[in-house]
Amino acid sequence: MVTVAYLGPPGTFTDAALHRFRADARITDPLADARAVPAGSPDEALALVRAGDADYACVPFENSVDGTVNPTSDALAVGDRLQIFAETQIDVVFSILVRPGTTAEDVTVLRTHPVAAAQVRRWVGENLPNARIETTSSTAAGAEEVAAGSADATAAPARAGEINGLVPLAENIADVGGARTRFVLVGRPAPPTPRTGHDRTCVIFGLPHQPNSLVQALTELSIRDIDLTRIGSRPTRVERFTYLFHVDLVGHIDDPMVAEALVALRHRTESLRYLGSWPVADLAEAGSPPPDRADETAWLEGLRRGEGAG
Ligand SMILES: O=C(O)C(=O)Cc1ccccc1
Repeated sequence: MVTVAYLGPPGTFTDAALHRFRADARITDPLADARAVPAGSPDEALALVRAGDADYACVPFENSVDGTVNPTSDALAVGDRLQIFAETQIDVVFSILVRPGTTAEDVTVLRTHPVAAAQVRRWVGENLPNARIETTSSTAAGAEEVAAGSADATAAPARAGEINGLVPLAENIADVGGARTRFVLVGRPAPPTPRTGHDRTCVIFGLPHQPNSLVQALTELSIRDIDLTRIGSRPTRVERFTYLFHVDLVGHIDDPMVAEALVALRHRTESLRYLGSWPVADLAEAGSPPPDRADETAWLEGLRRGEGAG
């Protein structure tokens, strides 16, 4: 049976994302009846996959308000290479959940996930006069802590309240409306999901400490008209003040221009980690696909066969 580790416990946004993956017909693996194993962090979920104790991990990847989910990116950057096979998106709105009978004035500790904390801070400041925000491993962990009495409130999906016997003090809370989080399904290296024409590819690379090295690396993408959708740098944590660059680009390793760019990047970088190619969740964000240059490929093949005039 397929096992999927996810940032738990039940009721997290990641749990909701896993339900989406289960229902997604594009995901070929039989996720529908997979066993779900809650983990305490993205790192722990990915470690279960590396150790062979889970086949996949479902983890948050990027938030439209708060940006890259660093604990996930950092865990993907080191250790045995893993690969992203799919993504899904969840609208992020929060319920403020309390034990029955708790009033806004009673809330002195609101405990939730750091990404959630960043998205309700203003609302909490304006509506819970005595509250201090503390962070914990997930929104649903916050809900469990409220149920156990070690915190007074959490900002979490409504379902975390249903699971833990809590009631909403407020619903549909978000400092910035329309926030979404992208979640990814990660497994051990395997052939990527077939090219759909609306794909993303993710790489992480380290650069030699030389003038121009970042520009030269990115030029390999720009000269091939490859569209970037996310770029960031994170400390290597090996050598002080050295960085790894995380790049998402539009296209699939089976797009000739992307394949060529990956080979060129390999020469420009000190380390290059391929994290997979997978279909985008939302076609509205598909970006500009790389040129297919089918004519050039046909021209070259013609020359190799001894054909062609020009
Ligand atoms: O804690 C959760 O529920 C998560 O899945 C992480 C998270 C928290 C806030 C927004 C998106 C993801």
